[in-house]
Amino acid sequence: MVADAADGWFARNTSHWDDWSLDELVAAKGSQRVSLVVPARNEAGTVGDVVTRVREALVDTVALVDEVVVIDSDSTDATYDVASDAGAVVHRSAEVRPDLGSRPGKGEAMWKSLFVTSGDVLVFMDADLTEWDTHFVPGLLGPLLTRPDVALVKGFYERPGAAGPYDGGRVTELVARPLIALEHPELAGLVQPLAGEWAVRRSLFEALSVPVGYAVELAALIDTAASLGVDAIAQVDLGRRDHSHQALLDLGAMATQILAAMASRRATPAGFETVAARPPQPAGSVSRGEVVLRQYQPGPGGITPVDREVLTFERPPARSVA
Ligand SMILES: O=c1ccn([C@@H]2O[C@H](COP(=O)(O)OP(=O)(O)O[C@H]3O[C@H](CO)[C@@H](O)[C@H](O)[C@H]3O)[C@@H](O)[C@H]2O)c(=O)[nH]1
Ligand SMILES: O=C(O)[C@H](O)COP(=O)(O)O
Repeated sequence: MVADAADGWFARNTSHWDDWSLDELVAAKGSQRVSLVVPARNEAGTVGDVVTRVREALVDTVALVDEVVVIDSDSTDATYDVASDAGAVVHRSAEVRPDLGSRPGKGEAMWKSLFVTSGDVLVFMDADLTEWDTHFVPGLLGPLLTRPDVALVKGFYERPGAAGPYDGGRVTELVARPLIALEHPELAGLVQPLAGEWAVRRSLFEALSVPVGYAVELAALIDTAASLGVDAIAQVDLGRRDHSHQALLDLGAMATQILAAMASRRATPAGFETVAARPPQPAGSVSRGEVVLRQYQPGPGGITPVDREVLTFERPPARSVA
């Protein structure tokens, strides 16, 4: 039954990036504006390439992307200057709407982007890409610009170096996919639910509660399916993609954030009304907005506990913020 539903969704909503020509997409775009948003924390080595290549291919040569915006997420390296020199509009996450305060995290950077971009459609792309191409952006725009019923588009790709070409990463396979199997089988047709390359209509993203950390992707999928139905989500095969990989213990923090966002949604099922009503700090054991993740490392006196504060705080829907 679940398999049939996932197969049906997959057949209806899966495309390949070259299913549309650039000319078709520019025509379908019409008067809508498109913003590319790149959240970046300490990505001075790669963010320049991402910005330069997208700008040359999709801003200067064809008018598909109207602005390339990098949200510098508390970087301590030269990310701001490199992105700026490459031609992006760069904002420091902490300096966007300072009246709203600042939290560390990728989701925070993406939420803050809503206050400094003008796109009717936002395309998100990671800044740490090492193998990728500019067709990622038109690929993600294809379903959004040609299907009014679609509000969110996820990328998926072949991952060189992974055990199997379509394996997700470690958190995808060990946390996200099992959670989907247990609690959100309606999302089982997504090949890479945690992909950082995705596109969304502003009207949807500004109506969603946004976890400040790495749970932003899974939360957006769950809340979109709950609010608009799973057929408002589509996915696109983007070809090959590689990126820099985090250490296992850092991924423990990512997994904790994802599990916390799921727990919060279990307590308050999503839907536009309930999403809007959900307090920024969810009820239950994660209500403090952060949890302590104890991990162990070798130390001078033997095995040493290391406590890591993991932020599970969520931002309310941006449209509810004055
Ligand atoms: O506090 C942060 C942390 C990361 N990033 C940026 O977010 C992007 C992705 O971060 P990364 O640490 O490379 O994530 P991954 O380990 O690759 O995690 C995968 O899975 C995550 C959970 O769904 C997604 O958010 C990521 O986009 C996806 O690539 C990069 O541009 C980072 O610079 C920020 O802007 N702020
Ligand atoms: O997407 C994921 O599951 C995490 O980002 C980890 O990916 P990796 O195992 O490829 O580093």
